[in-house]
Amino acid sequence: MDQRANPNGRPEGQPGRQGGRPPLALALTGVVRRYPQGAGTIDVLRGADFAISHGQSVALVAPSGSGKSTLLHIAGLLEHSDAGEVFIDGTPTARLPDAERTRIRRLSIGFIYQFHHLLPEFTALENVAMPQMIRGLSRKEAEARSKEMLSYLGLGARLVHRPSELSGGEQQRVAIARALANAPRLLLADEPTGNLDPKTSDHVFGALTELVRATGVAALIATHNLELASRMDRRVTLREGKVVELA
Ligand SMILES: Nc1ncnc2c1ncn2[C@@H]1O[C@H](COP(=O)(O)OP(=O)(O)OP(=O)(O)O)[C@@H](O)[C@H]1O
Repeated sequence: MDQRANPNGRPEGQPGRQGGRPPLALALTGVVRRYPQGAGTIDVLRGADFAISHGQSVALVAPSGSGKSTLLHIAGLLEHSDAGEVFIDGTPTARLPDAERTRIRRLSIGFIYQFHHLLPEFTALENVAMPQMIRGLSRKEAEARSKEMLSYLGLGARLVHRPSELSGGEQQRVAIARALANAPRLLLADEPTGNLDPKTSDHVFGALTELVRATGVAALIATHNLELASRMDRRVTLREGKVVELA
């Protein structure tokens, strides 16, 4: 069964749903985002339509300043759009109260940033366990799962190291484990290997794609690296504020 949504058009029927099939992991319809610029405004997103099915990985490859981070922040419910709708797992989110948007974000979405954003005073294990404990798991359960995930990523011998005691690539692998620790339905990554040297970047991206495949999480990953992008199921770019499918 081809689970791919019509990538450039709006999903048919109720947006975010595909007929009788399960809801899309992410669907954006007619998203507009406007920022103040000088005396006027700039429309970074101008009616962007975009969807990702469950289990699908998509690379976002677009020039600097074209709106990649803006798109990721809106898809991740970190920012509001000025118009349009964002469906997470079929649920329209634009008009939900902030507390409900936060709940959906915590339950369903994992983030990886260019700079890992780990908490410096906590160990690798604690950084990965914490979001799970916030979600209600006991420390014991959370640490057992975190240990498993970190070991899978080759960090079994680095569990009690703090971020400052880890290499850049190791820190980013901890960030990957943290983003996936709560088994999100959707993974959003903003240049996840952007600050790493080519060899480390290749290694970390390999670990990330392997985990994306193993967990079946839907993923949208912004990257400048075309070779890395070629490993994803689909590639999209931003053109004049709209999402356009690449070959
Ligand atoms: N909070 C803001 N206020 C005003 N302008 C903003 C704001 N956030 C982003 N912009 C502008 O929107 C445009 C898109 O920014 P965005 O960060 O989404 O681009 P990007 O494609 O992620 O770029 P890069 O690859 O350099 O990180 C830029 O022109 C930026 O200056």
